Amino acid sequence: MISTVLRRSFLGTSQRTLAASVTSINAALFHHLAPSSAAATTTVSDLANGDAKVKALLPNSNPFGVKVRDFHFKSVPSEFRSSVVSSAGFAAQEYASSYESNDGVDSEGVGSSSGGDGLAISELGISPEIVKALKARGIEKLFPIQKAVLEPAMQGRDMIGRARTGTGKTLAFGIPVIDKIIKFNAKHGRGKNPQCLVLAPTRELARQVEKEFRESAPSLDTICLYGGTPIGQQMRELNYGIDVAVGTPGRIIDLMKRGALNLSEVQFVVLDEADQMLQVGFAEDVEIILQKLPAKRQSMMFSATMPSWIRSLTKKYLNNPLTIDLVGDSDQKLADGITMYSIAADSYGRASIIGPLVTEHGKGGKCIVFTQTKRDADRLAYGLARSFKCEALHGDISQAQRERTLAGFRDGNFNILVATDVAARGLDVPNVDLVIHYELPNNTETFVHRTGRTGRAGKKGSAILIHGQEQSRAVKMIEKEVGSKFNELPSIAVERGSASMFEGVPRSGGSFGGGRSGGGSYGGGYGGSGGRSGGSSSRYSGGSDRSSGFGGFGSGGSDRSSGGFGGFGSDRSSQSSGRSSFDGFGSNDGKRSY
Ligand SMILES: Nc1ncnc2c1ncn2[C@@H]1O[C@H](COP(=O)(O)OP(=O)(O)OP(=O)(O)O)[C@@H](O)[C@H]1O
Repeated sequence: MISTVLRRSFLGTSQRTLAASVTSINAALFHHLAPSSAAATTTVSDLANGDAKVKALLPNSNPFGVKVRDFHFKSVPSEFRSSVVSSAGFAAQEYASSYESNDGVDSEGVGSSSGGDGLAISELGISPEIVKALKARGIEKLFPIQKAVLEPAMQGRDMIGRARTGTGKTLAFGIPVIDKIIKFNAKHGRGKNPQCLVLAPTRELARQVEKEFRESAPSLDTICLYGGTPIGQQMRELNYGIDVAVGTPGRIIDLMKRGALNLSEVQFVVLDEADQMLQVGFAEDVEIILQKLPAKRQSMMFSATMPSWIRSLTKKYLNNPLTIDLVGDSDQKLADGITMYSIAADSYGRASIIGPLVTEHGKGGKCIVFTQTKRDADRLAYGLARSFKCEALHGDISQAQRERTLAGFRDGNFNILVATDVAARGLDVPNVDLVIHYELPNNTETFVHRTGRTGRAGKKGSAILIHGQEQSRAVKMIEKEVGSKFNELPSIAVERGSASMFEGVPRSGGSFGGGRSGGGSYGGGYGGSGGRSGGSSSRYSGGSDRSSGFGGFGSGGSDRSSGGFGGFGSDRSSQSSGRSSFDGFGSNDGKRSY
């Protein structure tokens, strides 16, 4: 039995050091940012609730190698959150627009941690442990979204944060949260139950976010809670004591039901990829989880896309939220540095043009090809593997294999990943030079996220959209909605028999290459009236494009009805929103996946 040394740290109530830290953050922000921030910068001293004697609280090991940690008897009701500062919202909006106009998300400012005019992290009063850990990873200055978020997050504001893909949103919410937890622990000792909960839509993203927290704050205990892995180990780790839990909703609910995960001390909750987390089907699980959290908490939502329907919903989950939007309505929605190409190909030819496209545009680097269905991912990977080092990633693959595949891709063991939208959101794989949309995605948000796997952190990248001749309207619509033009590539001649590269691959449930819904061609793509609001602007309606093809959401081809490419579990397929084809979690994260 692990000896639980119940320790309550009475380190005194001095708030001086944290107050000093906050003051220095304020001073730095005040110095670097708009003068209008003055009102806010003078009002955060009541944040200082903890003692900032930051101690290294590394987990201990007993002689049996079992990780133990001392934790305090019961977390005191923390006053982590400062009272809301009425002027802070205004001030932060000012910051956001000043970044936008002055040093916005240009590749130089974002890509270079040493260049640009980002704030030096070491000057912000952030825990030395974090500064050191980030420095070791080459992160020394804040990116724009991180600058914009830092102060209001330190003030305890609920917020909605939007910035383009690959611009550092994870650390934007991560730095303030881990800084506060480190300082809280230094004052009160360590708790058993998590103080921070981050929800993510895919297992892969959850793992990545948890890693980012772990590597940025080595003294904190973090855990990733996701399905497809033994639950017992996660239960044991939770029992040892945890500071930050990151996970997917299905497994989190499972652990809650088993009494292994106690969320009563959560001070911070973050919905990463918030617009996906709040889609019909996901939102129910999210709500179950949020209901278990203390009412007094800080809630934050982040994504590169925030469709209009999300704004009304967030009122339900957030308290007087501050919106920090570094994208804006009229701007282009993709990260700078991404060049968009389009190319026409019919359903027979498109598999065979992938090779030439990779050779010409991939520059020998990494490439992700996105397919709509798991079956297409398998078939395409099988065919490409004859000429390239290539693997498939989707939700019918075992979790262990998914993790091996992603690790192999990151490590450069192979350079083409053929994936469903399980890989569309959040995944940060360095040096992906090329993204290929094997067919039109269902909506603009998906296009933005898929495309955003390249051109990250200021790097350059290319995205190629393969479309049918009859889909030109949909292509134009994407251009309009993302604010960038496609460069149309000359079509590549393909011999009729070239689809034979897929010989030997089972063809059950529909014809190869997209004729999954009985239409037989890639006509629609942008069709249907999906989305939470029953037809947001990002979905493309009707017209000949749509009627000639598979239509987008909910068209119910055999592949889709058996799982589609993504997330929502089969129990959700009956939903009227039309999102049934866009899967996500599955009711139990372990049962279904992308
Ligand atoms: N201040 C910084 N300096 C240098 N690199 C950074 C900085 N902040 C983040 N990064 C790196 O930038 C990359 C992209 O960050 P991150 O994955 O958080 O982007 P994101 O905005 O969440 O993207 P997405 O919208 O696709 O989820 C990561 O490799 C991260 O480590």
